[in-house]
Amino acid sequence: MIEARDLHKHFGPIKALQGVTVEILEGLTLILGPNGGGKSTFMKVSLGLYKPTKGTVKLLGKNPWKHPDVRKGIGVAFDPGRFPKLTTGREWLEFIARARGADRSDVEKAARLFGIEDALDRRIEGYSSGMLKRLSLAQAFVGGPDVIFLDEPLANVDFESVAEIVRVICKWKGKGRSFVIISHIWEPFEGLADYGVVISGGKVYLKGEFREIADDVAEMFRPLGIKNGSPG
Ligand SMILES: Nc1ncnc2c1ncn2[C@@H]1O[C@H](COP(=O)(O)OP(=O)(O)OP(=O)(O)O)[C@@H](O)[C@H]1O
Repeated sequence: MIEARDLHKHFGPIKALQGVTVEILEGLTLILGPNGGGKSTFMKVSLGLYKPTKGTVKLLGKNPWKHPDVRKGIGVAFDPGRFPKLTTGREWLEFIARARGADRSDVEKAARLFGIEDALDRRIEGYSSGMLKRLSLAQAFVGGPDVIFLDEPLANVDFESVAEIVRVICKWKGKGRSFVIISHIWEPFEGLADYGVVISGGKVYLKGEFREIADDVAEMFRPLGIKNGSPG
């Protein structure tokens, strides 16, 4: 789905990506790593939102910068989600659905997936932060894209919502959809992830089948020297 070769992205003096080479296959890939490591930049370059400073990336076999049409089959939720606040949830989701060549009726379906169907006709400025997260997720799923990118889908949601969101992802994965998920909260995805990529300091630090790298990932997120609840 994504083939990145020696990908670099600089923002002035900031080297957000410094030679990322990775192939992301169909299935569910978790992208992990520390704050500021380059995960979101990798996602945005892969989508063709940013032009790489150096190197190449192919999304579904095409350069996404030169062939933006490739994005039609792709859903995206950014973090934090940004929306025109005076529009209603319905207007926003219809706008996304039309851009994706989907039907207006898909808007209700996507809203129901994340429990915001009753808020669709309200202005986004009145949404709580939890509802904004649900709206951004509905935006990624509207029209049933084949590949769904989610940046921090579990950030700022309550405990019950975590289970609810993971259930929706699990169901859609079961229907053959592929996911690229950036998440600090990776444990709920442990049983679902096929592959993992750790990006740190703008480089790929670790990659592979998730079950093979799961122990290393757990180790990375454990505070230094602490094991089984006590200092090692
Ligand atoms: N548009 C931009 N302009 C300038 N600097 C940017 C831009 N986007 C990202 N950066 C910088 O690039 C580096 C990588 O950021 P990025 O958001 O990709 O990291 P991340 O791994 O997704 O981190 P986080 O988990 O905090 O979102 C950071 O130093 C960030 O401040």
